[in-house]
Amino acid sequence: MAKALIGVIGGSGLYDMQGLTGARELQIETPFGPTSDAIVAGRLHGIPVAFLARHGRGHRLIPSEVPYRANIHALRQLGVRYILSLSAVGSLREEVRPLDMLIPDQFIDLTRRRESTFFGQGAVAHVSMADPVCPQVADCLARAFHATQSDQPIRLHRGGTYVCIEGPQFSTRAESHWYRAMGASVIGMTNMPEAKLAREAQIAYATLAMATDYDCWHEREAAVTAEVAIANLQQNAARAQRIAAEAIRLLGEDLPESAAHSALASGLVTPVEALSAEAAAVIKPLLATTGIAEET
Ligand SMILES: CSC[C@H]1O[C@H](OP(=O)(O)O)[C@H](O)[C@@H]1O
Ligand SMILES: Nc1ncnc2[nH]cnc12
Repeated sequence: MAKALIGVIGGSGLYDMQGLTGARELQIETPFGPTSDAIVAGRLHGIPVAFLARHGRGHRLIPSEVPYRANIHALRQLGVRYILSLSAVGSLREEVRPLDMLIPDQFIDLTRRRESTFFGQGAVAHVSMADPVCPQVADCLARAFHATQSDQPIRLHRGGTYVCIEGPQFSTRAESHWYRAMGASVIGMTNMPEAKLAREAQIAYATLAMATDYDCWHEREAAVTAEVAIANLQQNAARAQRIAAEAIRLLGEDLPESAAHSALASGLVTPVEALSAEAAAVIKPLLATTGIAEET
């Protein structure tokens, strides 16, 4: 029996998951060392859920230090098939106002110093990243957004491109204009390689991005500061918790099949029998093929 079906990765300002029953902290060993923090596993609406604070509780890890491989491997070891990623972002579009939410459907990876694959060392796979976001999980997030109430008129934008920079510094104005010219809608520092690794782990992934600022391209708005980003995020934190909880309920009800769940069926090039013992220890947990319904 899986210990968790849905993983929630909480970003800046989101360091716990409210409403988890029977919650316990798990330290999962991975070939990549420890996760960002203990994983908190429990049930929400009766569905087994694993929560992980991306930057650790107390926000101790800069985006480049987040152990993305350990985090995704540990969630997969627990049986996770869907990940809800909650993230603060800067807006690169006038119409995406601070406090609005957006569910990206594309990513541009501009990170430079992060391990971004489980493969290598005798194991070769090339998974498709053409559609990096699971549409079914994104739909559950959108339905959950509309099912939850807010005191303030927060708008949801469906689709858009999240450009991921290395950070931890915010962008220069020239860079911010360049990302806009690329067609990106929002900017953040964490969703890559997280989304790539989730795909390699055959986990369906989608992000609820919460706009906290206009980065630094906007002529009439002050350039982003961490203080402003966190303050704006905190205004949205309670709503984000409610949206995540409702999305979990919907995912648990629907258990949607996702293309991500069979990413390695076409992506794995090296035959499993040819994997070294070391590579097999990394890869075999990602290949587990038990049906989702059986796992819950
Ligand atoms: C404190 S604002 C910058 C910080 O917030 C975002 O992180 P996350 O996606 O974990 O919410 C952004 O990527 C930066 O890491
Ligand atoms: N402007 C910005 N750039 C990068 N990451 C962010 N997270 C929140 N706002 C951001």
